[in-house]
Amino acid sequence: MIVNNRSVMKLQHLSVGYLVKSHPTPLLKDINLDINPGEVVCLLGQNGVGKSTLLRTIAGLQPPLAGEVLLAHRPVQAYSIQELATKISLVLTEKVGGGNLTVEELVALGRHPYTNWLGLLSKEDKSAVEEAVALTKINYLLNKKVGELSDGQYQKAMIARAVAQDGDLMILDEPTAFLDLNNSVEIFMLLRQLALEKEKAVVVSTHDFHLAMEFADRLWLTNFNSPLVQGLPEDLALNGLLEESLYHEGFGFDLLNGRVLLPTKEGTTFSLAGDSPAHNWTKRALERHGYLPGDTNAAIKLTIEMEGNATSWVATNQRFHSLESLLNYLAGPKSK
Ligand SMILES: Nc1ncnc2c1ncn2[C@@H]1O[C@H](COP(=O)(O)OP(=O)(O)OP(=O)(O)O)[C@@H](O)[C@H]1O
Repeated sequence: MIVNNRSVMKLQHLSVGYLVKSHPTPLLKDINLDINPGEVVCLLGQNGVGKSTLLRTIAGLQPPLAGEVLLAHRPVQAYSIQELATKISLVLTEKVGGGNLTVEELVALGRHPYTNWLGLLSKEDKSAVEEAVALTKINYLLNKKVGELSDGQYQKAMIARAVAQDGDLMILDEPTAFLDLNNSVEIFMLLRQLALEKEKAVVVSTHDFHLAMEFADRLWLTNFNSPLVQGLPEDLALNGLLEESLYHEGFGFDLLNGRVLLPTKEGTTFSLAGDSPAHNWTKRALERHGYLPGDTNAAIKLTIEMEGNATSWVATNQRFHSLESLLNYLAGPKSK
């Protein structure tokens, strides 16, 4: 057996869930794993599978139904709130109060576990706040009231507070739920930076499969009535567990190209000649309209041509200058 002495946290035979009418009702059962410094873990799974419940349990906010959450060899429940706050930085989805605080004051709250009884910030505290603000790029928000922030801005301010808190373990529940693509990528880049440069262990739940594949060192895959599966994203792709966990009734998933695969059906076939960057876009548009890729005997024979930046499609001796005009032609005159 390999003993992992590096881990920040150990989950041992952990079951998480709720007492429903006094009966333990587990959502995820018998989880055994280590959370390592310097790693970003992405927790994936369908709505309601128990991701938030798992994160809340490992953060010590609710008791395990069975098994143990060990933080530096001690059950997380044995820590005082103050002590825990210096070790675990938590960003949850729900809005907590503090609408009248400025963003700067909110971020400074991250230093609360370290300040004296007067709550005064030391030089070190102030520089931790400044660093958190710089890393999350929210300088322009500092004087705004928390209650006046957009959902995305609020999310970034809460992440800044967690960065200022400086726990060894950062737990974030869907931190990019309200963020646009730019901000989502920035947050994931920041999480990687915190893991790599500051040796933080980062556990983040997300529904963004592509960002998880891009940024996670490790995935935790959850499914209803199944054991949690964990591993490197590439290992899970190669051993088929990723595809298995992503399978949904009625459609599949093309992992390499990151596309949803609709069920195949009978339909008119097409072939594509001409090697151009437009090849994939053409295939997508045709498939979405119910045409199927075929061989050289296909009913519709298309050639893609490029002149400079201009793409055109040739079918049955007619030339089309957009996919829209090609698809309209293939559809034929619409009956009313
Ligand atoms: N306090 C509670 N008591 C009983 N059941 C609860 C409680 N809180 C949540 N649940 C139930 O536990 C299940 C899992 O909820 P959880 O929020 O952990 O899921 P999730 O995987 O994070 O979902 P999502 O992706 O939608 O955020 C849900 O069916 C939910 O209704």
